[in-house]
Amino acid sequence: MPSQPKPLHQICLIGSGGVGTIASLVLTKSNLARVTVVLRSKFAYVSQNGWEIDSIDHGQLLRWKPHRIVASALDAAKDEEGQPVEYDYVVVCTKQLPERNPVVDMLSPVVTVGKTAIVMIQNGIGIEQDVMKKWPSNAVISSVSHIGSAITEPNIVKQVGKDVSKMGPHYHTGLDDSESMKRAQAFVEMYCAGGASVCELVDDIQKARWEKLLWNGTFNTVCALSRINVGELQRSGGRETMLVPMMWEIWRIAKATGHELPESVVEWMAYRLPNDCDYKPSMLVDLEEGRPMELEVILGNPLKIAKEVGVEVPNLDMVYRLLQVQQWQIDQGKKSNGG
Ligand SMILES: NC(=O)C1=CN([C@@H]2O[C@H](COP(=O)(O)OP(=O)(O)OC[C@H]3O[C@@H](n4cnc5c(N)ncnc54)[C@H](OP(=O)(O)O)[C@@H]3O)[C@@H](O)[C@H]2O)C=CC1
Ligand SMILES: CC(C)(CO)C(=O)C(=O)O
Repeated sequence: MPSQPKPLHQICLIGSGGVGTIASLVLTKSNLARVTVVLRSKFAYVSQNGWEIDSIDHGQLLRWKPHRIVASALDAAKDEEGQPVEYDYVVVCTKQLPERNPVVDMLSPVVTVGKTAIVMIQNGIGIEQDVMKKWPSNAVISSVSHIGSAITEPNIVKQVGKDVSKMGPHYHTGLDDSESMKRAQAFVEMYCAGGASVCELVDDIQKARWEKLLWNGTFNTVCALSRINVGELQRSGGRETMLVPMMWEIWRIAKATGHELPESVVEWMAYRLPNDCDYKPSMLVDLEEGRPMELEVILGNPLKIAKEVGVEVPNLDMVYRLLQVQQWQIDQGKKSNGG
């Protein structure tokens, strides 16, 4: 008797922006999953027209859609016949804004206790804590992405940087480590099968988070504060006076929490991009567009950890406070415009 094909993994993805739309494409292309995507502002347009994707990994796609598009997580919780759906994986790729758009609130309708593994493809430190507290018996998979991808209106996705990521289980006491690893491994296999450039399964994902923070905690924040791009910051001398000292502060917090990064990584992070690089980090773009910045998970949480482990971080602290003021200004502008 021919063997039955394995059932597809049921996946719900929330946060179909630059990162999430490419993730939904990869998971769909794996042929191992049935992918439901929750779209908020773009539901009507993309349901009708699909996405226009220009991707360094996947080429040009016109009118592309995942298996199913829905307008809310509540809609995703039921299938087309109105029957409840239990997802194997819920993938979250929204910006990490715990104080404004908590991940646990947006995921609640689509997480089945003890079954759904929660995959977080987002920047920052400490992002898994709330999810772990809310669903102590569910697997949490944490992903650090180095893709470069963005959406422009109304439905254009431009992926300019290859989809290179590390993923791994975020171990916690509510679930056997071997089960957490098994779920992470199955997800990584699916992600690789879908044509991602590189997706590496790692055991210590927090180390990868700290390593990436060397970039996000410095280039993102100082470019945003100074309102200049990466190349300008490098040519200005600010790399030596601000970025490198801040990188060492992050390096020391990571070390104090048991994640010792090679010392050479600081030099590499600080000097890997050319001096004419006109890239604007996402925090600068968010500031310019008057959107909330991912400040709490990029600097706020690392600063709390620094305090707990007794590491002095005067430069990070000052940059954080200045950015808090910038965020306040954005929020005031929104209030006075009635937003
Ligand atoms: N872009 C990149 O190249 C990289 C980004 N990252 C990180 O990945 C994460 C995602 O970034 P990115 O893709 O750029 O972000 P985007 O702003 O492009 O996309 C976020 C998406 O989330 C959607 N969203 C927010 N809240 C909800 C909700 N409650 N329900 C449904 N959809 C929601 C937004 O939809 P709406 O249109 O409705 O607002 C938006 O489409 C961030 O943590 C970022 O720092 C990491 C590496 C590279
Ligand atoms: C540098 C990049 C695009 C990741 O590769 C990023 O994380 C950011 O700009 O916030």
